[in-house]
Amino acid sequence: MVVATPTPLLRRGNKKTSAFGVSTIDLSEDKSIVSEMIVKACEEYGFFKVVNHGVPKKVIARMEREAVDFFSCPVSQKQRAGPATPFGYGCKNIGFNGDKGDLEYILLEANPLSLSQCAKTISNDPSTFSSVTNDYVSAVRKLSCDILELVAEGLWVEDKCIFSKLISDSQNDSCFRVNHYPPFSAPNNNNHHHHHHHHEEYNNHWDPSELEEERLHISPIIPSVGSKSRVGFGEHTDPQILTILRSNDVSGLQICSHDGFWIPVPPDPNEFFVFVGDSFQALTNGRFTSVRHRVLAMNSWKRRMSMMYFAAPALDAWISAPPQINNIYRPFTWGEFKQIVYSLRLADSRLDYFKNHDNH
Ligand SMILES: C=C1C[C@]23C[C@@]1(O)CC[C@H]2[C@@]12CC[C@H](O)[C@@](C)(C(=O)O1)[C@H]2[C@@H]3C(=O)O
Ligand SMILES: O=C(O)CCC(=O)C(=O)O
Ligand SMILES: [Fe+2]
Repeated sequence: MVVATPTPLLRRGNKKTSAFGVSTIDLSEDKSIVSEMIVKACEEYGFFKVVNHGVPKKVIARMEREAVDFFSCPVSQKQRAGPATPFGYGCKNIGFNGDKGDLEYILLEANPLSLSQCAKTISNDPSTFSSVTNDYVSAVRKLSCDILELVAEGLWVEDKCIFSKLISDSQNDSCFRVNHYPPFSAPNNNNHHHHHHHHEEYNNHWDPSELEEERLHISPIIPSVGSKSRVGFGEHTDPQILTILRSNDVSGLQICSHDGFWIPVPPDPNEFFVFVGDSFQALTNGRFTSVRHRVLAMNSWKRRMSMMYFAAPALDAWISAPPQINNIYRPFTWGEFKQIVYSLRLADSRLDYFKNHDNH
């Protein structure tokens, strides 16, 4: 068997896919098969799930514990790590251009020196926080490199490390983010108390009575459709090369298909989801497309917590596809791209600014 997946299955040629066609790729399978499947997934959705990823459960569990501990702190304490400029603790504001979402987060530079500095404002036990975060970041960086080397193999590129060396460079500009979304019950006339309770006070502390509600499943559950869901994290593509996401078992993530349909991604706390970023789209001359995605605050009485590793090259690294007859994008450095990214809104298509106009 090529892959194993807990989601509903449809047979599609050589691979199994979820009911919506998003593939699950088993990294322990034969290299030549896996590399081909990854390339296909990068072309079709720019998104896939990986199992047998090699990241120890303990590394994930420790990171989750550190994050839960941080978000359970009183607001005043969390604010010591903020505001996010762009790194640090942020609440509702995303970036510098007016984007807002129903979440709080920490955004960190994924290198040991910066992590040990930031840890001082985040944790009462900074050395534990930074060692746990370093372990997590190292494990997902290794996973990113494995995936990028498989991609190179699947594309029949001679240099198998052509992509992975960009993000394993000591000067790499990768970052790490933990998002925390409050519980959400769609408003109706009967749950004003809960509405208020969840919306205004989630940020103060982990209210023990709320935890009890969670445990007993007694929060009112109202079907959430259309306008009765809120935007947790607005639609966007990730600017980096690759993103590795892990979340708890609370849903909300959706990806956009090429024909514009939003596809809900069932959460899976034991596995990782991989996103193609804008830079990978440029590196492959548009053969891969960065996947648009968003998080809706669904009708859940539980908090969603997600952690993302954004794999980026050094600021002075060139993002350019091998010269062809018609290169879609002009060569640019990651630093140059990042500058445009931060001057634009979350939903904007930044790659458009780097299109070549001299081809037809
Ligand atoms: C509104 C913004 C936040 C963001 C920088 C930007 O100007 C546009 C891209 C945003 C994004 C999305 C993916 C990642 O979460 C992120 C860290 C990134 O590299 O690009 C965020 C930026 C951010 O939150 O700082
Ligand atoms: O929180 C999530 O599940 C995804 C968030 C996201 O896409 C991002 O932070 O770039
Ligand atoms: Fe994202």
